[in-house]
Amino acid sequence: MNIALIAHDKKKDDIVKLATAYKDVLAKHRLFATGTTGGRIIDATGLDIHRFKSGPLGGDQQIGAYISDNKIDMVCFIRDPLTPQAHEPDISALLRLCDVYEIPLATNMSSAEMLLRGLDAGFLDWRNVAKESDRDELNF
Ligand SMILES: O=C(CO)COP(=O)(O)O
Repeated sequence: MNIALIAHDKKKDDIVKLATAYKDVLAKHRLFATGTTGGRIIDATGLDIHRFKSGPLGGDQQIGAYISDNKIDMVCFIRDPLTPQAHEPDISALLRLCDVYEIPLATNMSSAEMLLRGLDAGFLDWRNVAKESDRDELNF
């Protein structure tokens, strides 16, 4: 599965803790992240992560584009609900695309933990079917 990891600045320590605790689960998948979040997780865990631009510089939009291309299977976006973000429209667009494409989305630590456990238990395997039928339709 392709997993996107994102966290706002005040939640970076949290996502590093999450990635450290679930390193063995995450290591079985292809990982993507916004720039600063990805750097922090790589430094702490050594996981292999494709880093997009930083969120405020377009990283959320890049992940949104991947979602619309059916290239992301799950998003853990640990949001800071108490700090205004300059790029709020980009954040809303990303969350909206998760709903448009039925992509599992966690926006806080406890739901992220549940999604990661579900991922490891195979609850997301239906995404392979979704991707296969998409491939058939597009004649890949
Ligand atoms: O701003 C973000 C998400 O909206 C995260 O971006 P960074 O990981 O680059 O800090």
